[in-house]
Amino acid sequence: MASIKVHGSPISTATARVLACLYEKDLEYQFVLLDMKNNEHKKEPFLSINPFGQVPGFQDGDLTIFESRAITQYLASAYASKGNQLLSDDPKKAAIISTWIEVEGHHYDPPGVALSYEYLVKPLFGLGETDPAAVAENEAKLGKVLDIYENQLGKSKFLAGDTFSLADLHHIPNVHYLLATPSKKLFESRPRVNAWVAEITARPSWGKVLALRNQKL
Ligand SMILES: N[C@@H](CCC(=O)N[C@@H](CS)C(=O)NCC(=O)O)C(=O)O
Repeated sequence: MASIKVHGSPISTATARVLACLYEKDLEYQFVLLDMKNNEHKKEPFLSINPFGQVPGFQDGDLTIFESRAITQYLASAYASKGNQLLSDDPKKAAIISTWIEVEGHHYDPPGVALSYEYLVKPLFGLGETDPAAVAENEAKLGKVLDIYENQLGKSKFLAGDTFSLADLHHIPNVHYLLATPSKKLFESRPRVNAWVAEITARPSWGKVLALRNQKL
């Protein structure tokens, strides 16, 4: 039995981020599906894994952690010799990867999540109409971030160098969801961003996450 356990839902972008990393690292794991519609993530025993009541939760033997980006960084360093390398041993290359990991978390993710909330989460959970003002505000914010990505991708093939890293991987779930919304124009109108999106969403690891999601839904 695999010692790694992921607790969550494959429709959750944060859970999907961890699953994509596990497939990149070619690691066996057990998936513990939480019934989020019935608020299983807000109750024990899940609250003992993540007291904030958000998925994913993660266990590896005696280690229990949460926060998807902390989990991927643990997997990439603890299992450095397995699967694809997603971090670097070189301190300068590692610092560049950390920089773009932070960029994703602090600059890309807030407007990216707000747009997927407006276009996808609201209709799915009956939370009201898409708000055009919120869409316009967050598209403007995301557009400014993607202008910086367009420039960066003129210097290197991926965000943090010429090889795929965690900095790229962290974007995949949200990018995938936004491609199904009118906000996809933000990616498509920037040629280098568009090519990068095509490349990262075509990773076999992401195909496996989508297959799992289809199987669990
Ligand atoms: N920063 C956290 C975010 C986790 C998060 O927002 N999870 C969402 C699903 S993608 C969730 O559990 N939402 C339900 C809730 O907040 O009650 C991470 O990256 O793990």
